[in-house]
Amino acid sequence: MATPTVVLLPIWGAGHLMSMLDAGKRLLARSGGALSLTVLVMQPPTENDRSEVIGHIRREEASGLDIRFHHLPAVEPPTDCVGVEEFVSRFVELHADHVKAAISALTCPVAAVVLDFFGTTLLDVCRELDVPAYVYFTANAASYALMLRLPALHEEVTADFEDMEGMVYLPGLPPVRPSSLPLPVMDKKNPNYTWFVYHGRRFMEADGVIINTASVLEQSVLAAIADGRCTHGVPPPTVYPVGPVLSLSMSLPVEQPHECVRWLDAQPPASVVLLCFGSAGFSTATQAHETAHGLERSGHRFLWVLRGPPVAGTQEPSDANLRELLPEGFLERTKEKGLVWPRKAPQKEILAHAAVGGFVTHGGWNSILESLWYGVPMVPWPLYAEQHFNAFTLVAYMGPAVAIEVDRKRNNFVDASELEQAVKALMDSDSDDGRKAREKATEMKAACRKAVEEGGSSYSALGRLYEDIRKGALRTSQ
Ligand SMILES: COc1cc(-c2[o+]c3cc(O)cc([O-])c3cc2O[C@@H]2O[C@H](CO)[C@H](O)[C@H](O)[C@H]2O)cc(OC)c1O
Ligand SMILES: O=c1ccn([C@@H]2O[C@H](COP(=O)(O)OP(=O)(O)O)[C@@H](O)[C@H]2O)c(=O)[nH]1
Repeated sequence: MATPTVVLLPIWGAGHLMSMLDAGKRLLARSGGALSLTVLVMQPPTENDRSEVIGHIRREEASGLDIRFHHLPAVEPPTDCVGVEEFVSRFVELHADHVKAAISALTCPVAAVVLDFFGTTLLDVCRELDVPAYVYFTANAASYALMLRLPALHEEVTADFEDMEGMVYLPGLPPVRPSSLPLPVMDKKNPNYTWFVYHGRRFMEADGVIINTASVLEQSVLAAIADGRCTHGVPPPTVYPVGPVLSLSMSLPVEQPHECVRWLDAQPPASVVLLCFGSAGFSTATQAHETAHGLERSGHRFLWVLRGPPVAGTQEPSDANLRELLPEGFLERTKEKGLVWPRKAPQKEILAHAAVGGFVTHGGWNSILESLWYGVPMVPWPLYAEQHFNAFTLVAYMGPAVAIEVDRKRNNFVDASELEQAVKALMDSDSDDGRKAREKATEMKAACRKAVEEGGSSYSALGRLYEDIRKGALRTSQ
């Protein structure tokens, strides 16, 4: 009999596609050749995303692993969406017939389908084909718990969360200020919110949910989910915390080190604060001026990845024009202490460098996991998506971070003195907050590495996932 295959259906963003693919590769390795991978590739909606995805696929195809990429026919992207969650969810839904045809045409048995968490509409296709369906959740368990809880919370909180009095209570977490909730949860009338509630409800129909976290990072949240405390006592699908899943293969040593790395080579250990804001973060000139003054006044060394506003019609930040964005004379005054990098930077390589002692991050979940993997304490400066909620979990729950005041009502503005204080708190050797964050980050580094080693919690969760997929495959083949 042909090797049973696990069908992956990722969305295109690197944090989604590469994360799911890396988790899939771990499953493949764990199966010892008993499974293969089939990746159904949706043609991404923008040219930029298309070329990024093609680049990833070429690299993977060259790896020689048992992974087949099947390109789905292109669909016409919806044009009347108000935001990302609605767009991505509807775009994925439009692929239902193509996904059904592609899975039906496979000549090998299908052991399971793994859907991105924006793709729960396709659970119907899996049911129709009678194949086990798993969801891959690229964000953290706290965000998953919130989404599971959201359908009930929607009924309980009659006001908009933004206007509600008091705190939001989520099992397993400290009380949450409504202003720390993810962007799509802020406006109940927005279709993005409706899609979040929809996915939260539909997660319950999955055969299992794979989360890119480690149990030690979010112990009480994972316990609350498993006990049904987020779902009114109804047992939710089994959760498999298999992380940190990090695409470290993309950051293997190269012949010629990157300019940022060469600059770091000349800096003392743990002396540099990195500032980097994910795939979509950028600064206006007003914000860049505040950031520059804050960094200069902090007195600390810095590596600042500064991107400019996206070119019209795209979502990709532009390469920064430093003379336009920065205060006059800033680069000259700080040339002994700082590097401003105007393009995408090799974040993982930078975090791995011994000279980096702290990270001001937009708080995307992949960036947080990368920082923990290298034991770097953080200051979360959230910008979009679920990052305000990540910032809350990082500071109030997990602990390897120092807080900063971000004005969410002013486009997440941070003024110079606030940044100066936060950088000092993170980097000063005599700062109590910094010491605590550093200790926690060091502890979590060890815990993350242990989790994925043989016998660790994530290694075992992957083993359970493999066993459950194998059993499900046997059931459907009978
Ligand atoms: C989790 O809640 C939200 C996620 C997103 C979101 O949307 C998105 C759409 C794309 O077309 C490509 C993407 O790469 C992408 C990424 C994304 O969120 C990020 O996902 C990461 C995991 O892969 C990680 O969790 C980061 O923290 C996220 O920022 C958007 C959104 O609202 C705008 C969400 O509420
Ligand atoms: O200049 C940059 C900005 C981002 N990244 C990488 O892009 C990913 C960002 O994912 P995350 O979930 O943190 O945030 P998102 O971009 O999805 O908001 C991480 O792997 C980062 O290492 C990078 O390598 N260089």
